Parts: sequence; structure tokens; C-alpha cells
Amino acid sequence: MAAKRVALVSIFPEMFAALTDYGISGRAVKDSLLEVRCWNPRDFTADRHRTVDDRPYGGGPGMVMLAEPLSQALMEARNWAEEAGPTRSIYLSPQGRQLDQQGVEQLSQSGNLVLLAGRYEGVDERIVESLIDEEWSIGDYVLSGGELAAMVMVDAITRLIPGALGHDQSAVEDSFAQGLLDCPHYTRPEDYQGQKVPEVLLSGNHERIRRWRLKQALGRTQQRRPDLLEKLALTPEQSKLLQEFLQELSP
Ligand SMILES: NC(=O)c1ccc(NCc2ccccc2)nc1
Repeated sequence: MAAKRVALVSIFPEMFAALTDYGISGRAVKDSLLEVRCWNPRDFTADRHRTVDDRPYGGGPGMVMLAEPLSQALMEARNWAEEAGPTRSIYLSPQGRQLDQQGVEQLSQSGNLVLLAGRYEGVDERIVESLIDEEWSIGDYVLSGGELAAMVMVDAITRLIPGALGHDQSAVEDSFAQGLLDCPHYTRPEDYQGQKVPEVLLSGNHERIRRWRLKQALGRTQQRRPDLLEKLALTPEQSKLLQEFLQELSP
């Protein structure tokens, strides 16, 4: 399968080392499952000071990113991404569609990506209108720039690229993939400061373990994120396990 191309547009290209040099995404780059390149609008300026921002029309605090350098950077980024197939250009901003696992799955299936990471108060709106296909947000909070949001999106998408997770992990079993929170996890020692590992996990009975983990995931989801549970049509087994979990809480 051809590598998924992610083109980034940012004035802080060095930040993306966090993606390319570490962990699952770093391995995906090394294994040519993912290709990441960054275009810096500063390289597309014509003045001595390599100016990328200016004061907002209408007044007010802060600065706005200039359209011209962004436009040139975005076009080069898009050309590179489109060389390898259909591409979507995305702007990360608090005004975007909120990212969740379903959105990650959609984006992972939608070919290559150009991600525009804004700084300051944002970018000149004419860039969004003319060169951006979709605006996405990683949550209802304001960051100093779109770079971290872009890296969150790319990390989540990369985990869904076939081969990106080693054989010992699986995105499919990822509880979030099933719409549930994750179950508790344990490793050695069996007794840590008098706190024991649940006996079922030491039983070697894989069916019992599967059921226990599903029960814990259902119970936790009910307790911490009932909104997620409302979206789910529970299977008979899931309903039974959730009831058991709740009964064990208040016997
Ligand atoms: N919640 C997010 O996904 C997000 C994305 C970017 C960002 N900061 C950069 C920026 C600020 C204002 C307008 C456009 C971009 N903060 C949060």
C-alpha cells in the first residue's frame, strides 16, 4: 500500500519531530507507511523580516496570518500530497468539527492530507474560503497554535494504518473503536504494596478474561461517560454484563 502522505503547513516545522521521531508514528514513517513533510510560510515571504502576519482589519488584539505566504505554502504542500492521490486540505481551529474516533476513522480512509496549523489569532479567512476543504477541532479549548492539534489528529489516524500497530496491539479491539472506555490494565508484580491483580486475569481462562474486560469497560463507560453508552445498542451479552457490574456495586 502506498504511504499515506501528510503535508503540514506551519511556521514551527521543528515541532513535528514529535510525530516523525517517536513512537508509533515514528515507526510508521520509518516503515514508509506514513510520509510527513512540512512547508513553512516564512519561506514564501518576500521581505527582509520574512513577515507572515499583520494587524487585523477592524482593529482588536493580536495578529492575523497573511494570505500570500500561506497560499504559496499550501499550494506546494497540496501538489506534493496530490502526487500520491486524492487529498483533503484541513484547517485546525476551535471553530472546526469536533474530532472523535469516528472522525478519525473517516479521515484515515480519505486519502492524503494537507493540515494547516495556524498561529496568532488565526489565518486570513480568504485562505480558508479558497484553499481549505474542512475545518476540524480537537476539542473546545484554544491552543497557541494548530501544530499540537495537527499532531493529535495524525497520531490517531496513524494508529489505523494497517501495519502501524505491531502484532501485539490492535486498533480494532481498542475499546474506543467499540464506543466504550477501556478496561483496567495490570502487569507484574501480582502483589504491589498489598494491592493484588484481579484473580480472573491470572486464570488463563481467555473467555472469562474477555468477559471480565468487557464488563469493566461497560461499567466504567456507564459511570464516567453515560453519554457514550446512550449512543450504543448493547448486545444481550453486554446488557447482562453491565447489569452484573452495577449489581456488584450496590449488592
Ligand atoms: N481546538 C483546536 O483544535 C485548536 C486548533 C488551533 C488552535 N490554535 C490556533 C488557532 C487559533 C485560532 C484560530 C485558528 C487557529 N487552538 C485550538
